[in-house]
Amino acid sequence: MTLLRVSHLAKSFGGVKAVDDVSFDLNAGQLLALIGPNGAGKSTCFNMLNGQLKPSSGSILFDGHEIAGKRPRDIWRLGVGRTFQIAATFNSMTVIENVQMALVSRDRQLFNLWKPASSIHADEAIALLEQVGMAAHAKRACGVLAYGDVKRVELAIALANKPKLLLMDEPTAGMAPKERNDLMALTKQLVVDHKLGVLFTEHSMDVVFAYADKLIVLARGKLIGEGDAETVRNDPRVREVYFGTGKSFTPRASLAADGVAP
Ligand SMILES: Nc1ncnc2c1ncn2[C@@H]1O[C@H](COP(=O)(O)OP(=O)(O)OP(=O)(O)O)[C@@H](O)[C@H]1O
Repeated sequence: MTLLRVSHLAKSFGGVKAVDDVSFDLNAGQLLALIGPNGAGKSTCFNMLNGQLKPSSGSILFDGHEIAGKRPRDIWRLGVGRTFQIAATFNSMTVIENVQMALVSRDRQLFNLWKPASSIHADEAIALLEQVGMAAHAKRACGVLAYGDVKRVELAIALANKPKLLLMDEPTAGMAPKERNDLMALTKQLVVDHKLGVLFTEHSMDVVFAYADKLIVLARGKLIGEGDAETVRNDPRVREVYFGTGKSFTPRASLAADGVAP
């Protein structure tokens, strides 16, 4: 089922066409990678999808709603969640409090006089933490967690709103290879379990080729390649764009063999 249909999307900054007539589809239950060299238009495209930027033209149809130009909060309410490059959790709060706060925000509750704050949505928060393998850490402060675990908590926070589509901006930035693979394996599991659509930007080709169901490739604002890892890897236009950028198109042998880099 098509969850997201982007048609002829464009954004110019003065004379610069940051995104130029880009069209693609994303299905429910699909992990779609948005890649391209520096300045290709990935962030601009991503920010139009989450409402931070207004497109110059084009359409973004999400789950039957036209969301191009809508405000971030309205897009979020329709079921588009996001995670950030830098994890957006509160260090001084515990893991479960961070998730409870997301649940309170979803329900637009400010406070409830008759309930102690610690019990609000506690069961639902634990259930979300179980999904991301963090229930055992519920009472720990986010500030003391390993970075990979913080990113898991961030995923639980994003899931609190029951998104149909999750936008992940360089989810594995700053992570060691093992953490990177664990996070992407978890993301893939969530995609399958919840029939979630995920669109992620990523610089690590290892991650992209190992986990994405489909890739779209931007260069100078234009979509120049689309398809599964094999198709994109062998696309002459894509190879040309990446030639000389130092990015490898062959996953490291150890990664390909067992999904875990040395
Ligand atoms: N706010 C802005 N004002 C002017 N130009 C911009 C703005 N944002 C992006 N651009 C330009 O648009 C083009 C695409 O930038 P964008 O950040 O979307 O690329 P990117 O693929 O995300 O790059 P990177 O991988 O380096 O983050 C670049 O030429 C950039 O300089």
